[in-house]
Amino acid sequence: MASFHLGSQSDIQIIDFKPFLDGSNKTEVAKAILDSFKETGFVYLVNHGVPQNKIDGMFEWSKRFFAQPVETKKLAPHPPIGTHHRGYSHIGMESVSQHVYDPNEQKKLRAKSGGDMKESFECGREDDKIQPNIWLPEGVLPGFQEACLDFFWLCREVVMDILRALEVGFDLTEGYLTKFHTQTDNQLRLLHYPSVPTESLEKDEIVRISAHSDYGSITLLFQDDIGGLEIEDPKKPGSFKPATPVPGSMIVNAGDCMARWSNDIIRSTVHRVRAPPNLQTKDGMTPERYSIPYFCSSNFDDVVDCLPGTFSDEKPKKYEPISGGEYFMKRLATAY
Ligand SMILES: O=C(O)CCC(=O)C(=O)O
Ligand SMILES: [Fe+2]
Repeated sequence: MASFHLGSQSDIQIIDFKPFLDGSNKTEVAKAILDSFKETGFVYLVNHGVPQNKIDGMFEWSKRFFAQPVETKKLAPHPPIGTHHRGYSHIGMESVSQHVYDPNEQKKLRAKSGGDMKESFECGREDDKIQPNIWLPEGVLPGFQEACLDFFWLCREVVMDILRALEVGFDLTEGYLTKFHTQTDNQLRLLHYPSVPTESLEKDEIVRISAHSDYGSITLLFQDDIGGLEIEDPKKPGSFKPATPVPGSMIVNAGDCMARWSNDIIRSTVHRVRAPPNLQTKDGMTPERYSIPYFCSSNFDDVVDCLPGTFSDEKPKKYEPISGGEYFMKRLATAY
């Protein structure tokens, strides 16, 4: 096994990103990341470039934010529509689904589950005119906004490095992918899943986040050590495998736009959060869980077509070119 290849977890490869970042072995690391994306749509990266103290700090801020009374959190209210995806969403407000666009069907799904058993806070770049940030009023939880923005831009560096790795993996010219991501139409999300009875999670009476694929280019995911994230087994559609937390790592997964541009060479794999496996508790409760996803999207205005090398006469393009914004907004609109 190559020294940067640290093992695997449910067929998701665990890769040391350092040899790519320091230039000592760019090609092989890039190919290994691409291979994991092709096989499972997911990869674990260690030495990814986000310092551990910054990750710990962001989780601390997230805990501090969600520990506020709900009236305080609602001072930064997520608008009632999904397409302005910023601010605080209370428990049950969002109901993530997979390609359900009919409003009646959406209503039925929501009535069944009561919405996702999670609360969240979303933010993006400060100068976004389409989805302006929604912060707590000044003086409430001072430092929170700065911490979110600091982490937002740190994650931005990492997604650009991963896009550079995919350029190498696909033998594209340098800058081919990053040039579609210059506007930073990205989103940082803080998630808190409260403690719930394990039996209700197992019976699907309570849903933490239901099965969905992500919409954009790539997602980074930082999770605590509780577990429960599951990904659909590409070899057995409909059955799921745990994406167990790996200490010191972050999870990276490809979104629908990346799958489209790669003509489905890369998978955008359906995932969900359920009861963690083998959890033993005396009180029958699944502990609360915190996670921090970072969604990277292509420039909302730029139209992206299938990447060179991913199509041929024998394997024609499966998708029309689409702008990141068009696809993203269509999916976002269904969640609220
Ligand atoms: O909380 C997690 O581990 C996953 C969250 C997720 O999939 C999402 O927000 O899109
Ligand atoms: Fe997701």
